[in-house]
Amino acid sequence: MRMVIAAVGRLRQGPEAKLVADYLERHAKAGRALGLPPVTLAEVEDKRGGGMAAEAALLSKVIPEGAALVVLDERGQMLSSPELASRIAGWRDQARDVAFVIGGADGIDPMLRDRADLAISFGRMVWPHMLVRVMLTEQIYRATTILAGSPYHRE
Ligand SMILES: C[S@@+](CC[C@H](N)C(=O)[O-])C[C@H]1O[C@@H](n2cnc3c(N)ncnc32)[C@H](O)[C@@H]1O
Repeated sequence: MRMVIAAVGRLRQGPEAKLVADYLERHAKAGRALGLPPVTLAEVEDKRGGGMAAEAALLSKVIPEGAALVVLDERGQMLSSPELASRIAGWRDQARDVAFVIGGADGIDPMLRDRADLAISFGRMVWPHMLVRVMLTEQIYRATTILAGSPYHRE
C-alpha cells in the first residue's frame, strides 16, 4: 500500500508547512506498527495557465495506478474521524494504494472529481488549499491513532 497526497501548488516554508511535516512524521511513526506506510506529498504546478484541466493532467501523473482516489471537495461527504480511519484500514487490508487530491484556486477538474471513489468535505465553506493540507494530514494522523487505540482521539 502507498499513501499519497497529490496537491496543486507548492507549500513554502512557514507555519502550515511545519504543521504538515509534523503530522506526517507523527503518522509515519504511529503507522509503522499498523502496516500503514508514510504519506508522500506530491505537489504539482502548471505554470502555463492551463487551468484545472492542465492541473488534472499533472495530478493524474502522480496518482498511483489503481489507487483509491479521494478528492477533497467542499461538496463531498462529511465523514467522522473513525469513519476515515475505517476507510484507511479497509484500503490497507486490500493492499490498495490511496491518493488524496487537493485542488488549486479553481478546484479540481470535474473529469478527475467525477471518477473519485470518495469525496471528503471539511464543511461547506471553502478553505485555502494549504489549510486543507494541514487539516487532512491531522486527520490522517488522527485516523492512525484511532486504529492504534491510542487516547489522542476522544469522542
Ligand atoms: C481554494 S479551494 C478551491 C475552491 C473551488 N471553488 C472549488 O470549486 O473547489 C482549493 C482546494 O481546497 C480544497 N478544499 C477547500 N475547501 C474545502 C472543504 N470545505 N472541504 C474539502 N476540501 C476543501 C479542495 O480540494 C479545493 O480544490
